[in-house]
Amino acid sequence: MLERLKDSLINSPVIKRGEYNYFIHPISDGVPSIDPHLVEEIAEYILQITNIKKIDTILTIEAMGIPVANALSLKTGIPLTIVRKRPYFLEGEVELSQSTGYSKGALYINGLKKGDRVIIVDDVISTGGTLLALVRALQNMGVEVTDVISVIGRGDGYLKLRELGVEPKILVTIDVSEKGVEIKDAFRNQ
Ligand SMILES: O=P(O)(O)OC[C@H]1O[C@H](OP(=O)(O)OP(=O)(O)O)[C@H](O)[C@@H]1O
Ligand code: HPA
Repeated sequence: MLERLKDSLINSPVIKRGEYNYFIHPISDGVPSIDPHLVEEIAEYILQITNIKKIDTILTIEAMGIPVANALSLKTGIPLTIVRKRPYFLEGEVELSQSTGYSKGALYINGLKKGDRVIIVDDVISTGGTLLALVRALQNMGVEVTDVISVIGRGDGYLKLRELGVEPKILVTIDVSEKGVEIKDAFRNQ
């Protein structure tokens, strides 16, 4: 299962972003290029582990959640909503702060309202800062998050989401060091 994903992760280069060991991979960076068969493998797998019935939209975060979330949208006919990194100043726009292991910035939610049911799909969960802030903002808006799915997980930042009652589904867990990427395990939290 997920052989393409695991094989491709093992060969990922690692660079320093400050103190942070940052792996570079097609799914998390679009670099060097994204193999559609890899996206297909991931999207098929996600459809096996989540219930997409009665979902209003698939929610993802600019930029690198988009390829997998868009594949799911095309496969299911469920719309895609993208949390953006710039504001549109529309009525109802919700701003939140994003913090990762190497960056800080703002995210902007548009197009959602109280009572909407969403699944969140992102490429990586690491410190958990991004998804924690997003799920908290959505809960405050009255949006129901039925599943949180990350293709790749590193570290134990995913545990932070438990304080919001959320157990993220992570397809492949890795360790990243200066030496490279190591696969820890495939899919947890089913
Ligand atoms: O768990 P965390 O430590 O918060 O890290 C995870 C986030 O980091 C990346 O986003 P980034 O802001 O780098 O944007 P990108 O998708 O444009 O690469 C990734 O897409 C996640 O959203
Ligand atoms: O090491 C990383 N690589 C790519 N995307 C990421 N998002 C969080 N950490 C990483």
